[in-house]
This record gives sequence, C-alpha cells and structure tokens, in this order.
Amino acid sequence: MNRRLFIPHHVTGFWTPVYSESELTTGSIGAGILLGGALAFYHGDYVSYNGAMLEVGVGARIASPFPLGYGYAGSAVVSIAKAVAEAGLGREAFVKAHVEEVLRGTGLGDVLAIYTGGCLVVRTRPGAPGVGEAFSLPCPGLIVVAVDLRREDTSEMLKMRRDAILEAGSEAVRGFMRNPSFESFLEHAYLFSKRVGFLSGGLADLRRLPGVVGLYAKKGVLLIFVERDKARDVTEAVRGFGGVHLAALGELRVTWI
Ligand SMILES: Nc1ncnc2c1ncn2[C@@H]1O[C@H](COP(=O)(O)OP(=O)(O)O)[C@@H](O)[C@H]1O
Ligand SMILES: CC(C)(COP(=O)(O)O)[C@@H](O)C(=O)O
Repeated sequence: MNRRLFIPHHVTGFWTPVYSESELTTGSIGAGILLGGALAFYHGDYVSYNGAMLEVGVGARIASPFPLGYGYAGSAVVSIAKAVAEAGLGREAFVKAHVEEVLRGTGLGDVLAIYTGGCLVVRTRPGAPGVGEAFSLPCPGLIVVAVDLRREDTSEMLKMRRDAILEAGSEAVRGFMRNPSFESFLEHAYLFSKRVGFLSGGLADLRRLPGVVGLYAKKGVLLIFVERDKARDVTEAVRGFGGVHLAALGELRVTWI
C-alpha cells in the first residue's frame, strides 16, 4: 500500500463511561475536540508510533505531533491504523478498533468520535460506530495551544478517578445538552477538569492570559483555546509545563492522502 492514512486525534472535554456486557455497547457519552493529526504509512511487519515499536504484525508506521499515553487518544489512532490495514477504510474497521480499545482498557469514546469526524464531536449514545451515536458541531477560528503535561495510563485513570468522573461527567453532559454550543462545551469541559482534578498547580489561572477564550485538561493533556494573534504569547507562557503544539481548529476526518 503506497497511500498514507490521515487520522485526527481526539481530546475529550468531559465524559461519562458506560459499561455493558458487550464491547459493542460499551463506550462513553460526552464531547471532545478533534485535533490533528497522525499519518499512518503502511509497510514492513510491525506497528510503531513515532519510532517506538508497539507490536509485530500489521506493517504500520504512525507519525504524529502528539505523544502516546498522554490523552490525545493515541491508542485509538493506533487501533484505527491497524484495523484499516486489515479491513479497509469503512465502518467495519472502526468497529474493530473500538472493540480493541475497550478490550485493552485504553479508550471508550475516542473511536466513535474520530469515525464521526468534524470539529467538536458530541457523543449521545455509547458504543461502537453503528451502535453508538454522535454528531459534530462547528468550531470558531481559534488556535489550540496543546501542552503535554504527563503520561498517565487510561485504565488506571478511569479506576482512580471513577467516582469523580461519574459525578462530574453526568452533570457536564446534562448541562451541555441543554444548550449544545462551542461556548457551553468550553465552560463544561473546564468545570469537569477542575472537579476531576486534572487542572492542578495553577493551570486554571492560565484562563486569565490575554486572548484565552477557554481551557481544559484531560489526563495528561492541557488544551488552551486562543485568539489567533495571541497564540505565540500563550505558547511562550506555557513552555515550562511541557511540550507545546499549536493547531488551528477545523473540520477533520480520517482520509487517504
Ligand atoms: N492499539 C494498540 N496497539 C498496541 N499498543 C497499544 C495500543 N493502544 C495502546 N497501546 C499501548 O498503550 C499505551 C498508551 O495507551 P493510552 O494511555 O490509552 O494512550 P492515549 O492516551 O494516547 O490514548 C501505549 O504505551 C502503548 O504501549
Ligand atoms: C477518556 C477516554 C475514556 C480515554 O481517552 P485516552 O486516555 O485518550 O485513551 C476516552 O476514550 C473517552 O471515552 O472520552
């Protein structure tokens, strides 16, 4: 295969996990932003992510600006890249990827969001593509300043912060669904990150920087939404917290390029 597959990343702002007896109906409801993305090159006989070998089997080299394990849904990107090599670019591949995510304990709603495409993706019914339901809302022309705060294991995070996620997640979903808009997403994502404990050590104060429209943190990722002309200043202000990436908000979906 000579073509490369473009796969956007996804950073949930808030979510409520929903577990059931089947992987197909297990997932999460909530909302998140697509960012990106990664490129999968199909050759060789192993899967790698930014040069690190993950497993022998499908030949897929994944190159991404974002690190694996921080909360950019890197694990969903890997599962999608592998499943498309086996099943082609269609719903079946995304169903396979969702099932792998649930079985590995590395994700719940990321594959459904990436399959849906768009900018702000809202998951209203949990599960694999075709079972779960989601829709996308447009985003304003802002820049996202993304910061790699720390690596954290997804299954560990879901276990350790379980009660807070359930409580803050259902409140955020209820509040957001009363008025689903980009602004209301930013407000509920901020409150969710504070309540779950993702926004510690002065991170919340970054909201006061000039040009900042909103921010939230998820696992080990901080996303700051900034007016275009202030993006450089905000980037300089957050350098001390970790690796920094800039991305323009826009419509994204999985495509061959
Ligand atoms: N689909 C996959 N195939 C192989 N290994 C994977 C896959 N998904 C995740 N991993 C492993 O799990 C770890 C990261 O998973 P996770 O914490 O969920 O990442 P992220 O937050 O980027 O989605 C990686 O270190 C990698 O070794
Ligand atoms: C938050 C999470 C359960 C995991 O996301 P990640 O750590 O990026 O794999 C996600 O899949 C979701 O349902 O919103």
